[in-house]
Amino acid sequence: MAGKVDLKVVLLGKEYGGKTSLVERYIHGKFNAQAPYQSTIGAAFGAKKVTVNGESVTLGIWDTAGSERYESMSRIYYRGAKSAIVCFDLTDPSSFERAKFWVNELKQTEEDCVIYLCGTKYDLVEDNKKARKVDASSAKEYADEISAKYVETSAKTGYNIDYLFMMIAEDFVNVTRNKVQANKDEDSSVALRLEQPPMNREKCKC
Ligand SMILES: Nc1nc2c(ncn2[C@@H]2O[C@H](COP(=O)(O)OP(=O)(O)OP(=O)(O)O)[C@@H](O)[C@H]2O)c(=O)[nH]1
Repeated sequence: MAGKVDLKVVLLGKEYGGKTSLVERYIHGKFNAQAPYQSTIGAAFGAKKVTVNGESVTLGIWDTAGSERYESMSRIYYRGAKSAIVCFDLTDPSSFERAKFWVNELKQTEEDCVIYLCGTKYDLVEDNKKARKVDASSAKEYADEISAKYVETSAKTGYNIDYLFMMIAEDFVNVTRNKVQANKDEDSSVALRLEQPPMNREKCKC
């Protein structure tokens, strides 16, 4: 496992929503349809190193438990997260409502956390329009409302999984770079101000 974590990413969403499978697919490239569903207890941690424009970024990924029994624990895990993947199951409308609950929480407590809204289990709705219980357009509209990016993924096929985490890493690098640039600009403007000769300096009368 990579040593230092640059970017803390947290996954939130209703139980059975596909969070663990999404992380498992991303980190280990696996999906086991035969394995019986096991609800996450507390949270699980995984890390992965990616390269963005030649820069190495280690993602520290916290997969929280969706069960409401662990709700207060999930709050501990999203603290300080720079990015959050708020998941809902495209075949379960109640999971979309639960996603909104987490978005509201994040907006209130983690102002700087960048939110990604993620519709999971895309493979189940791809060839079966009836199975889809949340329209892509409504999800996208909601994402726009909360200034989040929207993506649909499948842990089963791997659809959009790497894309999602790569986008998160790239956004993080770009934001960090912009902040560094803004600080540099601020520093040089201070230096400029200091170098300016004092105005209205009286001429020597000697
Ligand atoms: N077909 C399909 N099934 C999926 C997909 N992702 C998850 N599942 C199934 O959905 C069930 C729940 O998935 P999990 O990944 O355990 O869900 P979770 O959100 O981590 O659940 P909690 O730990 O209770 O919060 C499991 O039976 C998975 O096999 C997917 O992309 N496609």
